[in-house]
Amino acid sequence: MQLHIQKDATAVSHDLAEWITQAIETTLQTNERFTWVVTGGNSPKLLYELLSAAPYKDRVDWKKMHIFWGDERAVPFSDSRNNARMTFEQLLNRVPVIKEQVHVMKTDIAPDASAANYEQILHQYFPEEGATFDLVLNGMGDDGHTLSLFPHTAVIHETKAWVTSFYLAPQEMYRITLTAPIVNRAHKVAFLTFGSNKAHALQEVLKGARNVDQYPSQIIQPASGELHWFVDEAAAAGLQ
Ligand SMILES: O=C1O[C@H](COP(=O)(O)O)[C@@H](O)[C@H](O)[C@H]1O
Repeated sequence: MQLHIQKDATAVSHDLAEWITQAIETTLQTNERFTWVVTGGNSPKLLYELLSAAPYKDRVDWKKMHIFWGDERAVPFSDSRNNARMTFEQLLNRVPVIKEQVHVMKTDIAPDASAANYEQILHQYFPEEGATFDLVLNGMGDDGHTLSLFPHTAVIHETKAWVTSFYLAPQEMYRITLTAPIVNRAHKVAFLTFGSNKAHALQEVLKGARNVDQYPSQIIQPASGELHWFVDEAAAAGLQ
């Protein structure tokens, strides 16, 4: 695991924008496409804005980019809580990405049908044993959740399905999410986390005893890929 600590959220976002751009440039020197799982929430907003403008925008060959989501709130695209909507607003509407290569988790059909549809898309993309995403970008909530793997939910322990849906009672909302079996196959996984409210969970995830039910981010451990955490000093306060 590689830990990248920067002064504040702005510095972290710049650091990660450069790192992602370099990862894309390097991969596209030898590969025809770059498959990227983006994350929702508030944390990536500045990162996406940075990537949507010079110099990063012009360094990325957007026509070779294939975009996926790690999780979705089953609310309409018009709802401000919709993860895909935020990503379009902050990034995808501003770059020359190819529409057919952008794969939202549908929220205009039943959540279980949406998960099945996404699973099918992923198996079409990655038919070969072991093939998977070039990069999965994750956030982490102050409760230690990542993707829609919330504390004490059964989905944390999913071993077969790559995508699943479930009702998240405290939020009175269905969630659709990638699971550990597919995310842990990625070539690179990067977490983006900042702020003092994340310090406790970050300390437990990285330094605490294994307790994936309480801190689901612990379950994300790429089998042979790289794991990176991009954090600010406030979030990293408990790591020294
Ligand atoms: O619910 C979610 O939360 C996490 C973390 O969000 P943040 O606002 O604390 O950055 C996010 O990664 C996930 O995509 C989202 O659905």
